[in-house]
Amino acid sequence: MKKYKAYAKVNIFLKITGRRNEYHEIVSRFMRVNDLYDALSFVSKKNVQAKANEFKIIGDFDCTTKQNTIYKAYVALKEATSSQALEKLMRTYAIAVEKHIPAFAGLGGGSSDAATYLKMCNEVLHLGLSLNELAQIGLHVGADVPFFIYGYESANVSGIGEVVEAFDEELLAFDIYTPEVQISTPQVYKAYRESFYAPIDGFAADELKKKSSLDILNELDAKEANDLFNPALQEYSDLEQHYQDGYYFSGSGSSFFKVKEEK
Ligand SMILES: C[C@](O)(CO)[C@H](O)COP(=O)(O)OP(=O)(O)OC[C@H]1O[C@@H](n2ccc(N)nc2=O)[C@H](O)[C@@H]1O
Ligand SMILES: Nc1ncnc2c1ncn2[C@@H]1O[C@H](COP(=O)(O)OP(=O)(O)OP(=O)(O)O)[C@@H](O)[C@H]1O
Repeated sequence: MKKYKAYAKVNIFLKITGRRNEYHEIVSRFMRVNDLYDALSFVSKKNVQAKANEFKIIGDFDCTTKQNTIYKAYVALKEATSSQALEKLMRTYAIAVEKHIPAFAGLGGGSSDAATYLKMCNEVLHLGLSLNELAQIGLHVGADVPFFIYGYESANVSGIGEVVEAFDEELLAFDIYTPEVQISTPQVYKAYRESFYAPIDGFAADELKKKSSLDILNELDAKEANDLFNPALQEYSDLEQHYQDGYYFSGSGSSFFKVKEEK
């Protein structure tokens, strides 16, 4: 069976521009991590231990099936399309995931799996959904899902994650370090809102959106580049000891990254 790659991402910069209900509006440069991905495939239930009526995910997860973003993507797609073929597909096949992207890492692993699953279903069932439609469905699963639906190597992402604009630049290679600190994204956003709330204006956001990722990383330090770094340090005191000079913080953490040095 064909294997589909679900890539990780890093946030080169992430600035808050305002609030929207329980969410925060952001402006962020997302870049794909080309050498870090999960691999997803459909596997016939004849070859695995699974009940006919069970939604089966095979892989190394520390959450229940109902909590898995892949299952959430299935539910969202079923609601959006009422596709009988989708239900039939998941009665016949399990979804196998070779998991390489660490969880609680700020690398978008769960969101990328969900996006890839939506695209796989669209392809094998010939649902004919556009990327915009898939992104809208995916946004219900997670704010990072639309970026992975579009599949750009680099993009400016805004709104709460639903506005994705390709950014034309060279894809960078990264050294990534993921400390074993289990960070909760809602907790970090809450700490930002309560203790660090200082949204940037539209002019500053536009300036950042124009700059290449290399220029951003040369000009800003880790705290300037990511508004969630200070709140994450406040909430998770263990994080400080893992921070090394020259590294940047991805998303709500816990991963740090820097551009790979050429050998
Ligand atoms: C930190 C980032 O990963 C950066 O790429 C994203 O902004 C978060 O994306 P995500 O993990 O897919 O987030 P979701 O699962 O949609 O949201 C989890 C929780 O994070 C908070 N949240 C998330 C995204 C956002 N723009 N503002 C928020 O305040 C909300 O409390 C939300 O309930
Ligand atoms: N498909 C999935 N892959 C990994 N974790 C998942 C998945 N679905 C649900 N989870 C659960 O979601 C939580 C964090 O998952 P995820 O891998 O998306 O990390 P993250 O660091 O929150 O990503 P982000 O960059 O979006 O902040 C964990 O509790 C994990 O068990």
